[in-house]
Amino acid sequence: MVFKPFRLALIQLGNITANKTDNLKHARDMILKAAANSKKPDLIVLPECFNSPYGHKHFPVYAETIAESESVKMLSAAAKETNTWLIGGSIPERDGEQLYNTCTVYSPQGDLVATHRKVHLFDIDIPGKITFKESETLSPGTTTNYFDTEFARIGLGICYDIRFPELSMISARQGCHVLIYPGAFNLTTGPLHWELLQRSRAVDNQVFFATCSPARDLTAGYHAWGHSMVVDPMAKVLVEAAEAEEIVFADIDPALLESARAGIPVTTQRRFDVYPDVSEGK
Ligand SMILES: NC(=O)CCC(=O)C(=O)O
Repeated sequence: MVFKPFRLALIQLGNITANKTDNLKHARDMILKAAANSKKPDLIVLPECFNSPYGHKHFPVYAETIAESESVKMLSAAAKETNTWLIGGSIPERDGEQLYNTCTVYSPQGDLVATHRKVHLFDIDIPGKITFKESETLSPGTTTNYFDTEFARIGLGICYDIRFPELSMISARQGCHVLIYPGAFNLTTGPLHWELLQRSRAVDNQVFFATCSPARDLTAGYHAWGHSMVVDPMAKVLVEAAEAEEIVFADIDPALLESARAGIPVTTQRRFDVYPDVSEGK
């Protein structure tokens, strides 16, 4: 499987309002801005729920079917116009009676090449801090997903999916070199777990791990942590955004994955005679 050096751009998008048209226009402007940067990224990433306010009551209002989605049309056109791979964060998706939190991925030709429906819904209740229940309106995805580019195999997840090591492990065993999760942690769990989980998933699997968050907006109903990040296979943070809107770039160097795996060969030392391989049959 091909793994060549490439450059990643994470758009920590701000100004996500109640107006979808404005959100799409702003996201498009930022994609064009990232692509026009002298760093010339090969792959651009948007955050979780980039076209709508984040909250279970908003999902039914903003949900779109993929076939008719104005968000999908915009993302496809932007990928084609910039001739760049694009991970379109996530959008509330409608499929019949069901709603999903769905990530869509586009080739530089503008083709929709992959989707990932958030498998683990964000249902938490930390008294006095945060209660959130995606399952009040969303259904969970039922598949693991990755896509191939000319430079790497890339595994997908969305935010809360990161807390379930099995998903990352399966992607890594399927040969993914880089795992990319659009996400929107919050001000309670973000400081404790956002970086920890990314570095854990990276070092567990000796892969690159990247997340892309919305910018923090304290006037919004949900306060995102920000801190979009790229971590290398030794769990070193290569780049980290602050809280405001920002585009950060990272060079993904396959030599770092190779040296991590050569020096600490856990990928060949697993004991499937003692415990099961979670990727079996996937
Ligand atoms: N959007 C999400 O899934 C948020 C996940 C989160 O904040 C967490 O602590 O987990």
